This record gives sequence, structure tokens and C-alpha cells, in this order.
Amino acid sequence: MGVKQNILVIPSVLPADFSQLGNAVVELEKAGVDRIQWDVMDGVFVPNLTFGPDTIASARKVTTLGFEAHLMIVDPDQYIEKYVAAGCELLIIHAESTRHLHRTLGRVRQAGAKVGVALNPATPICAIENVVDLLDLILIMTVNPGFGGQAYISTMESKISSAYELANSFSHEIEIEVDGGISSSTVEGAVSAGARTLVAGSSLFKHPDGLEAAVTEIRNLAGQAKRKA
Ligand SMILES: O=C(CO)[C@@H](O)[C@H](O)COP(=O)(O)O
Repeated sequence: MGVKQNILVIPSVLPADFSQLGNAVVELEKAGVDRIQWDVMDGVFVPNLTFGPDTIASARKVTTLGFEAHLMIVDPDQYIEKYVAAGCELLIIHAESTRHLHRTLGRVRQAGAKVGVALNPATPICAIENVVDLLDLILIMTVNPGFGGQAYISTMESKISSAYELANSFSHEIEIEVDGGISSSTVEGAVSAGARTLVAGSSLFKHPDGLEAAVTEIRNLAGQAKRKA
């Protein structure tokens, strides 16, 4: 099987009004997104602090959409069960955040969730070549994590392509996800390089025509780029 070929549009809730997160999730579901990404930040792994499992759990009741937790935290092992219990079906672990990545990934699977690995811009694809058999998703960060609204790092496209080729050498299905600066002007490059799961925050929430138009635009542009690739 290799790379999952469906185009998925996944909103980051980072730009949302944090006093209205439940309403934001309801509006995102209406807008036609495929899953919700929760950007979990601890102020140590990244220089920003967001929310934890209790916040995510409080939003679980307002939607049937899948939740993915992008864990930008140190020592993720101690929180795996908490994010699964909060209703996250997919946990994304940063390769840089744990000394024993293979063991951490196995613990996520043992907890009953799907698991992905995120690579910061400076981390080479070889960092994960010995754990791909455990993965449901590879996230290539196209910004340095911590904040929304940053500029897309186009030099990551070669790493996206490497991730695509690596995933295609395995028989199980793996998503190639990108996150950071994904918009109507950058989605073609990311998809042409091999991305199929697109995380976007600012470009969705700040779109002048609203969330549904933004999601449709990104999905259509990604579909066009995929056909051309
Ligand atoms: O994950 C991060 C930063 O850590 C962000 O990339 C957000 O997830 C999306 O931000 P935009 O660039 O789409 O506003």
C-alpha cells in the first residue's frame, strides 16, 4: 500500500479563539475538514504553551471527527495514555522529543492509538528509517514548531519527497503530512513533493471567504497538484 493517496485537510486549532474552541471545532466540521489537529505545546520543547488533555477531552463531545494530538512536548511517554483517554485516535511524536523513539512509538500503539512521527526542519529523514514499520503517519514540519502564521520553508520539499519514497517501500498504509505555512500559494509545492495530508491553521481561519471556502480551495488545489505529479 505505501503512501495513503487521499488528500486530507486537517485544521490546526492554534489560530482559533481559545475561549470558543468547542464552537471552532463545530464550525470546522461544518466546513468539511477530515480530522482536527490539536497543537499541544509545553513551553519547553517549543517556546509556546497551549493546552493539554482536559481541553481536548472537553471538545470530544461536540464532534465525531477524529482528533490528532501533535505533541510538541518533552518526555511524551508520560502523557500517552492521557491523550488517548482524551479522545485522540492519533498521536504525533516528535523524533527530537524522546531518547528512545522506537519504544515511545510502541507504547502509543499499545495504548490503542495510531502513531506518527514529526520531524523538525533540521532533522533528516534518516532519523526515522528504522521505525517506519511502526508508523501510520510521517509529519514533515515546514516551519519550526511553536507558532502559527510562519513562512513555509520550501527547502523541506526534498525531505517530503524522501519521506514519500521511504513510506512507499513499506506494504502498510502511511500518511505523508505537512504542517506549517500551508496555504493556496504553497499547497501545490507540498503535494507535488509527495504530501497528501495537509495541516493548515492561519490560511483557513484568516481566509476572507470563511472556513468552508478555505477548506475547499486547499482541497481543490491539492487535487490538481496530485494529478499533475
Ligand atoms: O504546528 C504549528 C507550529 O508548531 C503550526 O504549523 C500550526 O499547526 C499551523 O500553523 P499555520 O502555519 O498553518 O498558521
